[in-house]
Amino acid sequence: MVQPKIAPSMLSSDFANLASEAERMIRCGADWLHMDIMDGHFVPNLTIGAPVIESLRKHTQAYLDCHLMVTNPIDYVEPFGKAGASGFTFHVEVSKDNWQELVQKIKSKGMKPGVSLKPGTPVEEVFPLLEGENPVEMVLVMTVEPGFGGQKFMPEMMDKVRVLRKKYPSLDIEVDGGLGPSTIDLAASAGANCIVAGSSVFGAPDPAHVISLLYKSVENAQNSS
Ligand SMILES: O=C(CO)[C@@H](O)[C@H](O)COP(=O)(O)O
Repeated sequence: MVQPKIAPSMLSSDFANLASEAERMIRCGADWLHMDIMDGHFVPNLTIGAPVIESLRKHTQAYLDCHLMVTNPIDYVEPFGKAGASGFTFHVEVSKDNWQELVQKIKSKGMKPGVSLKPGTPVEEVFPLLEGENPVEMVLVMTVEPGFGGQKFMPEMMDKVRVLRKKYPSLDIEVDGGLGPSTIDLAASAGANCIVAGSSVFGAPDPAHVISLLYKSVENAQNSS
């Protein structure tokens, strides 16, 4: 059985108070903190880079689950490793030629390698990255177009999750975009175990309650499968 992980997306936090927002999420029961790294090129939004991860790392021991929405992920491995990132998830759409080198470099810097795919990318494109000597250790299935928080969950992406769960029973499968109490059961029953949630957690009067609902949904789905 794969461990459920709830990862609030810090994109929805108050960036001016990132350290205290991170601490608040951990106090509310978050397992990981999801960090959205956007370069203004791969996606039409610009967020944070390694210096912010380095600053945050001074204030928390939490697992920093970094999602690199960038055109040249290889350029970010060294700085993110140094900054204290825990997971480094890159996009398959920009890594077809160098994913082996990328995975090796991520691991050598002590980070967990993951691969992500946009809604329009067929799931088969990540299969090669899950085979062989140096596989990725997580697949992040985007359930919205990457770039912005607060978008509507795309239920049709659950086919990708089902295919991955069937083929790789012990793989960490993460979903990201539009997840909250009204959509979690679809993702959990499809087989996702790592759940990223931004606006549904940060916008709730009781974030701890939402985090526990998300966690329980994954647990229940696993117990009944
Ligand atoms: O990567 C992204 C957006 O590109 C996400 O991490 C969102 O930030 C999730 O936010 P919600 O859809 O949960 O509000």
